[in-house]
Amino acid sequence: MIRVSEVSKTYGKGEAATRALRDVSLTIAKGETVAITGPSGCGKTTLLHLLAGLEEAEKGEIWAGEALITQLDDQEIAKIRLSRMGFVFQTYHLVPVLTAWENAALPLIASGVSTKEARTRAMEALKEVGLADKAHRYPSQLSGGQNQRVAIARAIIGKPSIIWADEPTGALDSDTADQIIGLLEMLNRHYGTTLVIVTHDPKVADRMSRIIRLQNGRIVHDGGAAL
Ligand SMILES: Nc1ncnc2c1ncn2[C@@H]1O[C@H](COP(=O)(O)OP(=O)(O)OP(=O)(O)O)[C@@H](O)[C@H]1O
Repeated sequence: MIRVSEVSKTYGKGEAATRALRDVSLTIAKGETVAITGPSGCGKTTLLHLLAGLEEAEKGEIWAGEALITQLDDQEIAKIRLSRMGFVFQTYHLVPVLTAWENAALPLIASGVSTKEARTRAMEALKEVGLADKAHRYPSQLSGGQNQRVAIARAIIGKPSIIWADEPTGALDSDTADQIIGLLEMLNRHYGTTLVIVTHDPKVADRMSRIIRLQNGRIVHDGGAAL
């Protein structure tokens, strides 16, 4: 469960200050599928980054399970991210000089797991996303949808309880986007993985069980149906 209480975030100071989030409060239960949506610049990515402990809140509290992440240091937050969270980004964020399985294995290597075990588990994760036969290819040898599958394999390799995805279909055509969302939905159904997806795409948002709409850094809608 993620709990957010009256969180605010301002970038810059004085005249140049941008209030990206204003007193945002919400709770995300285990196993929920949530879309964060709203116009450009409304604070979607900022909210995702704060929830995942990638950026510091200026004010308010964020709990990830029993951990009050707004009080933890970077190292403690990094541990929580590695053990409980997976990340998927619009532009994949794969390492170009590593193969698909090596990219998928990175979070385990970072957690100190042996290369042998990391490789076995990376192969399993690639199988799960339908890419077992491409394990030895480099990102430049894969399509956008295939690279996003590698990124999802990397996200699920630590068996996270939550996946944060920032515009995961933003660089994909609509059929491929459909398949990638289908894959994330499958992970939610099979493993109960919570999904939190930032998206501009109403078709993606409508597939989530809950839609949170932001405007000017505030929540203006939180419920089951799109506005
Ligand atoms: N590092 C930063 N420094 C200064 N301002 C920032 C920074 N990051 C975001 N902002 C500002 O904070 C506001 C919210 O940005 P954010 O990226 O969260 O919006 P968004 O809803 O994700 O936008 P988009 O849909 O265009 O990606 C915007 O006005 C943005 O310009």
